[in-house]
Amino acid sequence: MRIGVIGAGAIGGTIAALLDRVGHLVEVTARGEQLAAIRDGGLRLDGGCGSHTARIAAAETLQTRPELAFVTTKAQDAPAAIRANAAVLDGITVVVVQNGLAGLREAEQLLPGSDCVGALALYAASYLSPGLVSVTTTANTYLGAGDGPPPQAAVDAARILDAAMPAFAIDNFTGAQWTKLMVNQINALPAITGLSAQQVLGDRRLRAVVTASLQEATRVGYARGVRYGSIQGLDDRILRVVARAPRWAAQAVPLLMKRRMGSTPNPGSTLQSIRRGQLTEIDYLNGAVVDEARTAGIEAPVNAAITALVHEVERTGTFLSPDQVHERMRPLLA
Ligand SMILES: NC(=O)C1=CN([C@@H]2O[C@H](COP(=O)(O)OP(=O)(O)OC[C@H]3O[C@@H](n4cnc5c(N)ncnc54)[C@H](OP(=O)(O)O)[C@@H]3O)[C@@H](O)[C@H]2O)C=CC1
Ligand SMILES: CC(C)(CO)C(=O)C(=O)O
Repeated sequence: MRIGVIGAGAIGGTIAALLDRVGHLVEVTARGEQLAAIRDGGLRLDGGCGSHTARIAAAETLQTRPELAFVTTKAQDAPAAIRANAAVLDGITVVVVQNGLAGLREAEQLLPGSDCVGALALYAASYLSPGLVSVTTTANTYLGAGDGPPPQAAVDAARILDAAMPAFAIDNFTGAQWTKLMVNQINALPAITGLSAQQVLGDRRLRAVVTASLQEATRVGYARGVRYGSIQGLDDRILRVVARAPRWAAQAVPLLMKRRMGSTPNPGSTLQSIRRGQLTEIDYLNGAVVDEARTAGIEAPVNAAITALVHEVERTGTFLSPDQVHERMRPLLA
């Protein structure tokens, strides 16, 4: 099958390499030194899904019309990337693999003639150097759209992806996006401190910050009438307990995430942007929680403070120590 992957970074590079490995004709888009490296030496994948070098076509935009496409840029880049490829995406199934709440909705608006499907990647991948991507934790991908059963396009795309990496079509995708937003409460602290997700979750005081932001975010979801979707051992029932539990008990969820991540350091996708001197997706993660809280007429001070700290590191390029984070966040955690 001809498959296009738009934005061959950590996630797009993983998907493209694994689909190439099972025999699909894959074409990717990339830019700068990543594009040059893929053209020169292929797209190299290592880590948890094994090693593979995919010698695949690469350009700044798709040069041929695929039968199925994945959009795998960061949230802030997706609208421009979709617009640049809109002509070849029209009329096909387009799978938007993106954290946050906005990706699928935006794609649907930009591509009214396509079958847009959302996807949530629970595995972790790192962009190590131009042309080289590594999977640091293996896990499932969940595909769907809306709050009912998955549309046929999601079922079909999941079947194709599942031949290369574990993928499932799920009910209540909208609720699952919210559950993933809770999982992504881990992203900010690595971006603020420069530590891996495992180091953050292993530090008692940083874990308290993650737990507080997670609890606040779950309550925002309930204030917005969300029914959390079931992914990766988290569901509406568990998150309802987390929302109300004392912090010492709610930290069981971040600790579970740490165990699931295994021992290969996972910087998370947000720290990877900081390391490359790029703007992060934080406005679509903790920032989205703040926006949703505002819509519900409540406040989300912990998520607002965390969003501001990530923007501060984006601006200054200087990480904060765990002590500094503790000092800055302490008034909000009391
Ligand atoms: N990494 C992870 O472990 C996980 C990430 N996610 C989510 O997946 C999505 C992708 O993240 P990730 O793979 O980490 O991000 P990356 O930054 O590693 O990859 C995105 C790639 O898209 C490229 N890109 C952006 N705009 C364009 C464009 N217009 N044309 C061509 N290429 C473009 C970027 O190039 P450039 O570098 O030049 O900007 C980059 O190579 C995000 O929403 C993220 O939150 C979800 C689960 C896990
Ligand atoms: C699942 C997780 C936390 C993997 O790192 C992720 O979604 C991210 O890094 O953005």
